[in-house]
Amino acid sequence: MTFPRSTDIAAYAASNFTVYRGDMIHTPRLGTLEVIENACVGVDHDGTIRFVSTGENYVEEAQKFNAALKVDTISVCELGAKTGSFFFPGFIDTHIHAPQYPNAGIFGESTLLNWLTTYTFPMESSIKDLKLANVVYNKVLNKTLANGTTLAAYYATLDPDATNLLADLCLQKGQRALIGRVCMDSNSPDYYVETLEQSKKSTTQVIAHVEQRDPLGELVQPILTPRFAPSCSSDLMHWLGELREAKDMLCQTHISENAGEIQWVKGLFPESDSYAGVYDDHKLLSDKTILAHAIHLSDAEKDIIATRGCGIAHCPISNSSITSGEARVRWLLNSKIPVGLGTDISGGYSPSILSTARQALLVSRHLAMKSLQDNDKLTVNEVLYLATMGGAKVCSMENKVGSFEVGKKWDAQLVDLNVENSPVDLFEWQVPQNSSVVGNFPTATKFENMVAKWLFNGDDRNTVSVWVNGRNVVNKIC
Ligand SMILES: Nc1nc2[nH]cnc2c(=O)[nH]1
Ligand SMILES: [Zn+2]
Repeated sequence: MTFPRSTDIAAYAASNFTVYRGDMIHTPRLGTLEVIENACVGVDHDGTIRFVSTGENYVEEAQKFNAALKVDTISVCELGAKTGSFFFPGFIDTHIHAPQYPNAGIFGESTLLNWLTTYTFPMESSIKDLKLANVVYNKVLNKTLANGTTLAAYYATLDPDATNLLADLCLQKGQRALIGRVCMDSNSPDYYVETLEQSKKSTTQVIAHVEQRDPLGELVQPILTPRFAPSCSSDLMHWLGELREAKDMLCQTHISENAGEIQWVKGLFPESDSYAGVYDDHKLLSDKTILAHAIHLSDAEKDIIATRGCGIAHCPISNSSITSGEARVRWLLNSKIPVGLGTDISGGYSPSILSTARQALLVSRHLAMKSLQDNDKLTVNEVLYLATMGGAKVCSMENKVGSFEVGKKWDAQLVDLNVENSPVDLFEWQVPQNSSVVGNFPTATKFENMVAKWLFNGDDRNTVSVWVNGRNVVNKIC
């Protein structure tokens, strides 16, 4: 197996057409695990999927798309007879704080508000040192890519230069990303706060930098990032709301994570009806807004969020770690609110969306044990949907990534459960690709079982190769 491997986008674009051959597994709809056995997926020079077929005649298929393509310019990435291997869409992390990565696992007994002042603000403020920013951001990008994260919605820090560096590193390493410079001009420590004027200036500076580096937003895009209502003045949120509306920009913030936080917001913004109302009153809610946590929402808040079309970043590891609560994912989904998964490093300790999906499933079962509603339980297929297509919707990229469909980008991971030192033991009768083995499960069930084993026991060792926009960005095979 050989993969085109290059370190810059321009060089990759010079290569021709690639056909990926093997079993493709994805979750195009909530609850549906679709398996395309022995598929051929044709990906053109700019990373766009041009065909998904099950036939042998991939040369003809490729030439339908471009008659001038010569057979010897088509590279083929073939899994062949390899068992326990399959292509899966890249994971989408809808909420991650890149500068908090050194603190992953360090939260002690804290809950949100004292966690922020004890661990988080000191760590984030130290990232204005660009040397440190470079070390930390390199590590977090390498780690998330190695775990199969092909798109991440990042919170950076207040510092515009360090935030620009994060954007540059994403471009260099090839991770698709939303880059958020954190805005906070109120109720923050003296060593980590900005004035309204500084906030406007730095926000403008980062947007200009990101748009200059990637004018079409092919890989990186800026995202407005008021940290959360308590750390933003009404003037700042009004300015951001106007900018969001004028430029139709993406926006991300936190909502309704912790009881103390909710009380604080009530006291700070008595003229608004609710926490969601504060954001709505400042024009921050739209179908391009990502709200993290959304644990303790009222019915009325949920309805505003649904009406505005916002997406929710569900962060089960963080919510368990800093004991924030259990988000009612089924309740949100029932109102047609898009839901994706977030690691929320370092409220959450794990950079892996596979682990986050596993914990989303377990948290939903805890909820079901309390509510006595079996329907609150999320299935394996559902949490994998949240990890891919759900996340794509939350990031407003459902037409670009999240599943294997013609016209979307090849953002994918190659999973191998039989890799050396695999944390997953796939027994002979469990291999879906073996036709003549003992055990009487139908093939479709075998694929589902194999994917369940990956969800519960797999880790980054099983993600052996990763592509973003058709470019091979991680390759652990050779
Ligand atoms: N989990 C989490 N919640 C927040 N609320 C405000 N800032 C943060 C943060 O950095 N992490
Ligand atoms: Zn967060």
